[in-house]
Amino acid sequence: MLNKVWVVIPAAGVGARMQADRPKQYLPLVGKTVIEHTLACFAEHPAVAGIVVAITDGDPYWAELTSIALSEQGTIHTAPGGCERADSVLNALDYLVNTLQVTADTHVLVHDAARPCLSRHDLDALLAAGASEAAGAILAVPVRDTMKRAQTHGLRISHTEERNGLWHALTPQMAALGVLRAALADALQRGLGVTDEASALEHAGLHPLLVEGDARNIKITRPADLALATFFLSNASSGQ
Ligand SMILES: Nc1ccn([C@@H]2O[C@H](COP(=O)(O)OP(=O)(O)OP(=O)(O)O)[C@@H](O)[C@H]2O)c(=O)n1
Ligand SMILES: C[C@](O)(CO)[C@H](O)COP(=O)(O)O
Repeated sequence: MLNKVWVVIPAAGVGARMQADRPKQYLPLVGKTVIEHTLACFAEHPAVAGIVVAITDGDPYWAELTSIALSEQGTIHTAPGGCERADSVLNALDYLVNTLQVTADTHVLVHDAARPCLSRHDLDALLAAGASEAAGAILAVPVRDTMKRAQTHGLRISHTEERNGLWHALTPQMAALGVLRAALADALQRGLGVTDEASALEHAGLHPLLVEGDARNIKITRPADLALATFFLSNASSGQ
C-alpha cells in the first residue's frame, strides 16, 4: 500500500506559445482557470498528502484564484519558479525537503499546470504502477502518426523515424523524492537538457515505467489547445 504522495505542479511558465494576455495556466477554462482544473485533479484525492505549486516570483494571478481556499488547510503550498521548467520542479522538491521535511522515500508526482484534463482513472493507474517502481513511472501515449525527421536546415524530410516503441511523454511523472531530486540536481549541474522528470532519471541510469494514459491529457500549449481542452472537460464522464 502506497504511503501518501506529494504533488508538484510547475506553474511558473509565461506561456509564450499561447500568445495570450496572461500565462496560459491562468486562462479561463470551463468555469474556472486552467490551473484550478489541474489542482482539482489532486486536491480531493485520498492518496495525496499535499501540493506544492511553483509560481513566478510576484505572480499577480495566484492570489486571485477563488478555489485555493484549500491552502488554509495547509495542503497547497507555493515555491519559487525557476528559469526553466526543470528549475521550477527542483525548487519545489527542495521546498518539500527543506521546508516541509518530507522524507526521501516519499513518492512525488510532477504534473504540468497546463494539463487540466488528467483523469482520475489515469492518476490512479499511475499511483498503482509507480508505487513499487524504483526507477519511477510516467503517463504516456504511444505515437500514432508516422514520424518524420527534418533535415538539419529547412523544412524537408530527412527520413522517417521508426514509430514502434515511440511514446509521447505526458505528466504526472512519479518517483521517490530523494531519487528524483538527486537526478534532477545532477542533470542540471551537468548542463544536460531536461524537459521532463524522466529525462533526469534516464541520465541517472534509470529506466522509468511507461504507463499508458489517455491522449486527452493534453498540455495546453497553443491557442487551439484551449478549445480542445474545453471539449474534453465539458464531455468528461463522471468518475473518469
Ligand atoms: N520556467 C518554467 C517554465 C515552465 N513551467 C511550467 O511547466 C509546464 C509545462 O511547460 P510549457 O508548456 O513549456 O509552459 P511555458 O513554458 O509557459 O510555455 P512556453 O514554452 O510556450 O512559454 C507549464 O505548466 C509551465 O507553467 C514552469 O513551472 N517554469
Ligand atoms: C513535461 C512534458 O509535459 C512532457 O511531455 C513536456 O516535456 C513539457 O515540455 P515544455 O516544452 O516545457 O512544454
